[in-house]
Amino acid sequence: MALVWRKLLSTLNTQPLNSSLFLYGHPLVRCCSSYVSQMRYLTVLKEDDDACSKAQASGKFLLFHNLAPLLQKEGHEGYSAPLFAAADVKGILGKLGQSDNILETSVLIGYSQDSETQFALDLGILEMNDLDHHFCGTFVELRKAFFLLRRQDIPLVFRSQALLRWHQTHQYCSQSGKPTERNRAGSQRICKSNGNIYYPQMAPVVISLVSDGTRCLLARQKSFPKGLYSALAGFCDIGETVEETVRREVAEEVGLEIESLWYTGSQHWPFPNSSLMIACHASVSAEKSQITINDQELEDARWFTADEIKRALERKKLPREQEAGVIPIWVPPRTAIANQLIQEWINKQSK
Ligand SMILES: NC(=O)C1=CN([C@@H]2O[C@H](COP(=O)(O)OP(=O)(O)OC[C@H]3O[C@@H](n4cnc5c(N)ncnc54)[C@H](OP(=O)(O)O)[C@@H]3O)[C@@H](O)[C@H]2O)C=CC1
Ligand SMILES: [Mg+2]
Repeated sequence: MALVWRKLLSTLNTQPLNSSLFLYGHPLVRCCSSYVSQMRYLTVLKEDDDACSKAQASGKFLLFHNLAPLLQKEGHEGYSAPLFAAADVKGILGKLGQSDNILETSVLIGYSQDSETQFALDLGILEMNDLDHHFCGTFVELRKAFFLLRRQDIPLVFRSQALLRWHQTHQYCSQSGKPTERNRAGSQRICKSNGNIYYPQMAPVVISLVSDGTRCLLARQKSFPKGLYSALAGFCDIGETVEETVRREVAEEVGLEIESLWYTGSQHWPFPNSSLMIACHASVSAEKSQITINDQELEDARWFTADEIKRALERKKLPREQEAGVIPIWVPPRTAIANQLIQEWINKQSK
């Protein structure tokens, strides 16, 4: 396989490459299914700075300002995170008296269905108000953007912000203390003094919805917005398996011993830093379902019936009761994997 890639890269270095389409049309990339071709194309861009540079010249850019994504209003659908053509970004940078070299600081984030190579660019060195005006949008802090954005735009925005932030916070080699240099795609950083290569990192976190057969357990931390309850979550300790983390976190946080668990899905989560949320259902026996809350970590934890959960899922925004002093229970939005777990549990109860 390494030989195949070397051949492909040497072809690239000897032939003019006017656009990323040339590379995408290469027999080694073209011969496969569309998904395989896309993945191979992205791999080449990560390994070859020149190829990536050329793809940047005709790519599409998701914009950030000090890690806040640019949002545009999209009628009734909420807000979108638009991608701008390289030529448009360069034109606006020119109007603002900024060199377009800044495009080189962008990071590779994907390849779209419309055959566009996608990059994320942080324009934090420029005045935000000027950018808002020229790009016809608003830079919004990520936590707020999460509640505003169309569901389909969230994964790319999360991934982009995580990669941009990783570069901002990993500029030095932890062994030599010297500055590291990034490759053009931004998929790694290298310390030239000792050859250490650093790759973007995520912390694995398990999130488990515990059930005793007829009820499910949700909890809240003091820092959560009023009335919000979620599934139990916790960072994996080094050396732990997912199963061990679920078992430990449930024991630590609510004093229960789980009997079984099964994996259901995962999600990249950028708060407070890049995490890989690994979602599981877990069960405890109804006879051993007495909760003892760890009040260092949780403010409350309770068992909820299916009817209570259905009402919480239906609650789109905080209703009037709150004004009357009653705080209604609500759960994370559909864009959070906690919601998927809760929805799956309800679907199972209904069967
Ligand atoms: N997407 C979703 O649906 C949901 C996502 N989440 C996310 O799950 C994550 C974990 O939940 P939480 O209950 O807070 O986790 P934990 O129960 O593990 O408690 C958090 C504490 O763990 C310690 N810790 C250990 N490793 C790390 C690490 N790599 N990064 C940060 N802290 C670490 C810190 O303690 P100390 O500061 O004392 O060192 C921190 O305060 C949160 O980031 C939260 O945003 C939670 C619910 C739903
Ligand atoms: Mg926790």
